[in-house]
Amino acid sequence: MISAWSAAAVRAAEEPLLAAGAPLMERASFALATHVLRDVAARRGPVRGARVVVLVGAGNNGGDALHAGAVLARRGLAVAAVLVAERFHAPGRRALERAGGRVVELFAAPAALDAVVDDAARADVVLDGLVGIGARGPLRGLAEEVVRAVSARVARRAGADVAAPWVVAVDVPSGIGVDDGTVPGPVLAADRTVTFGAAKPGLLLPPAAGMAGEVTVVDIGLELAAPPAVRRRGPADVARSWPVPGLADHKYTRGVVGVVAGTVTYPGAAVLTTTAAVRTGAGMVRYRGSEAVGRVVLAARPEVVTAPGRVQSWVVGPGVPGGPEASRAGEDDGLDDGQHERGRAGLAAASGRLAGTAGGPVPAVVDAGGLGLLDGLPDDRVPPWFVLTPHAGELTALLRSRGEDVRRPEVEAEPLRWARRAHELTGATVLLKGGVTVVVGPGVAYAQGDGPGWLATAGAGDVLAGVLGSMLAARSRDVVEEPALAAEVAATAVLVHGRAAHRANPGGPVAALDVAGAVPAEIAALLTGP
Ligand SMILES: NC(=O)C1=CN([C@@H]2O[C@H](COP(=O)(O)OP(=O)(O)OC[C@H]3O[C@@H](n4cnc5c(N)ncnc54)[C@H](OP(=O)(O)O)[C@@H]3O)[C@@H](O)[C@H]2O)[C@@H](O)CC1
Ligand SMILES: Nc1ncnc2c1ncn2[C@@H]1O[C@H](COP(=O)(O)OP(=O)(O)O)[C@@H](O)[C@H]1O
Ligand SMILES: [K+]
Repeated sequence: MISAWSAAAVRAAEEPLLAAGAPLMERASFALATHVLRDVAARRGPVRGARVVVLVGAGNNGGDALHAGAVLARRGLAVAAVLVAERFHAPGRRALERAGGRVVELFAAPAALDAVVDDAARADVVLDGLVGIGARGPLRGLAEEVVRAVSARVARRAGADVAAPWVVAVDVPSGIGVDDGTVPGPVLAADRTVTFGAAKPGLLLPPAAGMAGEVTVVDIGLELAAPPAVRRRGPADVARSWPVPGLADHKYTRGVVGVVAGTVTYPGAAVLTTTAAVRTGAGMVRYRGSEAVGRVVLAARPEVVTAPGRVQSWVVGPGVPGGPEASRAGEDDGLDDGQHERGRAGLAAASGRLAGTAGGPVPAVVDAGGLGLLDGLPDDRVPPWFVLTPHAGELTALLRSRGEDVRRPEVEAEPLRWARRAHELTGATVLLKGGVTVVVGPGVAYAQGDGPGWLATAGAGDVLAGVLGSMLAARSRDVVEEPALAAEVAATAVLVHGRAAHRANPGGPVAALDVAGAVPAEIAALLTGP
């Protein structure tokens, strides 16, 4: 797992160490230089003579970059530091110059910008030390101009298939929202971010996570006591928490998944969701839908049962028409094949409010058309063991149906904020799908970036719903009893789903059903370890 702490939490952890004279900047800059040397050696071979341009801002982030530049210069790399602000880390500058590095005072001669940009675009490495956790708002002044110009040149070189510099961000890509993952202005996209003490939320959260490249956390001895602001589950976490069946297990201890998905118009969703639930290891999958669609499901997956009965998690909504807005407008278009009624019954049972339900409440995945059924429940709020799985468009509709005047681009610009708002408004655990998927539950947030871009294909969300339904059924009681567990399980489901997509066809296009097909082998690989 990667855990990320806010800028304020990191500063608070630094304070006592700095007061005690711990050489934090030396530790940080030496580790930074070591990673740069390793990357240069891997990409270029000899490190001597490699050209490095260091972009230096006014604060300690620039100090880290200057000191790392000094280490690199001593190793024979040709280092030029560009100072964008009149204020700079003076000891760092002295160290760099003593080591034979060159300094360009861009703040004193802004006309040198073109030459600086030329140098940066042709360098082997660009180190971005403009701002770190002290950043406020979008980059401004010369920092903004340099980043805009260098980004444009790097993009042009990459587009023309000319070698582009390897960009290493110091602590964070300068100008991202360190705590919220926003991208409020220009940011130089990094190939690697070397971050100090702990990861920062903006390195995990979309959209800023897309600018960070590979994230390397350097231990500088900080002790972070408070719980992390954002977490990301990793492969090792799966093996630790997966309920592997033993000799005493039977299909009901493994978990029964009830699926209300698909209609005669969209039968594929029923096949994809049930297949994914079967493939993830459900004890049993119970399909609830019209007889016609049930026949299609059975033709694809003879393991599925269509009779009603005991259920340990519900999946409601894939391929069922109607979202939050449609439901509010009373637009049940008559094409739902009775799925709205079955879905409402499933959700009522899951919430524990359906009279005569044996066994009490159970977890539920509420996807697509199921999201519109929430308003039909007797209460405005649902429990945290309900996991809503909207994409940005569906989350926008859900928020609007609950009185938030928000548009999709705003949700995409601040996914954590809006997923958290939906959690506050509904009480549910909210899983906001995207290239990086954000999950918010009571007191916890996860950001998972596990799948390839190829996963953005119709039906992939139905597969995720089936994977998650199966995982929730396996830990049904625990999930109802521990409010934050649904989010952890949901984040793990996203990881399994994303990695299964890589496995389905490494480096190329994937079809949703193939992702479901790759799940068993992916789980086996995760459980047996590297
Ligand atoms: N404490 C330590 O010993 C350790 C600290 N560490 C390192 O220090 C970093 C934090 O350093 P920090 O606190 O000095 O802030 P930092 O991120 O360099 O930037 C602040 C300066 O930038 C400016 N500025 C702000 N916003 C701006 C904008 N939008 N656009 C343009 N300029 C902007 C602003 O200047 P101003 O404009 O106010 O003059 C301000 O002075 C941290 O990320 C890590 O790398 C590690 O070495 C571990 C040990
Ligand atoms: N750019 C991307 N990179 C990786 N995964 C993505 C990307 N865009 C979407 N996804 C994933 O693909 C799936 C799409 O689901 P969804 O939007 O519900 O599609 P559908 O309703 O057609 O099944 C989600 O799991 C989502 O996280
Ligand atoms: K930086």
